[in-house]
Amino acid sequence: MQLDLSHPEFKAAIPIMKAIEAAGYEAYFVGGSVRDALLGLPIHDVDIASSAYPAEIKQIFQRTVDTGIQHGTVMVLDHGTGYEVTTFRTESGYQDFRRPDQVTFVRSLAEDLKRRDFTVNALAVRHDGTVIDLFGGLDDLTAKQLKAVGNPHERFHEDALRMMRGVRFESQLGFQLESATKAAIAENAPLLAHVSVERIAAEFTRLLTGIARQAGLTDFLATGLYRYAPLLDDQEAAITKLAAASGPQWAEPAVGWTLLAHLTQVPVVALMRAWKQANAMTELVKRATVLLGQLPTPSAWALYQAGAAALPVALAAAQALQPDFDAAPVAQAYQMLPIQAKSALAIDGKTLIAHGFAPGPKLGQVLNQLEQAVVAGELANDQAALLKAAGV
Ligand SMILES: Nc1ccn([C@@H]2O[C@H](COP(=O)(O)OP(=O)(O)OP(=O)(O)O)[C@@H](O)[C@H]2O)c(=O)n1
Repeated sequence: MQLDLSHPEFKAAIPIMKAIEAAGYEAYFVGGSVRDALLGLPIHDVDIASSAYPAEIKQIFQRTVDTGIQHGTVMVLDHGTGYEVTTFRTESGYQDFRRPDQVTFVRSLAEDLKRRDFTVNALAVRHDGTVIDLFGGLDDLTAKQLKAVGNPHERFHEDALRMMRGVRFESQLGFQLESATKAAIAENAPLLAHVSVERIAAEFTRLLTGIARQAGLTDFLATGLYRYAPLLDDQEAAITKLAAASGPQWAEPAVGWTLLAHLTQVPVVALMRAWKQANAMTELVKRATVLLGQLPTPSAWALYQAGAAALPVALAAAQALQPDFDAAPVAQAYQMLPIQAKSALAIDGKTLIAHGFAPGPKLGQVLNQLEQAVVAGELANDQAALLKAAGV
């Protein structure tokens, strides 16, 4: 089997691989870019694996950076581009289910590939495009199957995050977990408790935004992984509903978080803190969740509070729950709001003070009332009318 390496990312790295081979070592493209290229998907960074030790890579190339030398990764700089070259390695120990106690560099490609997570991620490609498939990864790509390399229990004990990667790839690629691999996830799900929330959240976010999130979420439930995810341990019913939400795919993670908050009824701030999400994301989800709760006939204030950023998030969430949901009237109601932001209010604190309003906490309250009255259409957004309503 040959892989067409005409993709610019691969093409640019071929001279690096040839230089490594000319020095007497082996070099292969490995990992996600090989998998995605074979599937005809867009690829991002290419990873190179080599039999050369880091010190040997540094002898071959003039310009290198020690980006992860303790794990065997050296970045080779070539015409302003960096290429990560990682020495073939095996790992042992894994007493904490997430990090190897010891990384050992090896000269054998097979030794390196056999410690990778899934067969479709354990393919290697030479610079002439020859695919090396030691574990049936090509057949599994065709069968759209995620099968652990070798003994699945061992793979998940090495790094418990791989179980989340499994359900993430189901969603991202539209693949299915092979039955023994899935059974091993169900058995080892409690190991997820050893993995940091940040790493779990990164996988879960990708699961939520995938083309086949229904399949990913169904197995997130079926394997019991959800029991070890922040604040979701008793949310089987809500996740079942989320898995059944059949609307189109969304690219924006906030849509998934909004649906999760809506269905679980967990307060947004608590949910997002537990998942260690950034404040900006929490704020967006908070606004979208309030609006979603009021659809299809939201108050003008909820629409206004949602703003241009949270409005499409809430609408996409509503469409996921109800594919025939008609977003147009809601979008139109937003466009018809008298103002869409506080900056558009025809009055501000300075103006009120200039007209004799005393500075202090009352000023803020009055401004807020004026803003609400304008949004509700009860007061014209006109400075004279607003000054009058404020009593100055
Ligand atoms: N827990 C992990 C993480 C990674 N890998 C191996 O390292 C490669 C690169 O990992 P990474 O870049 O994290 O993911 P990709 O598989 O490349 O997928 P994506 O780019 O979509 O995240 C994987 O293909 C796999 O061979 C692994 O065995 N176990």
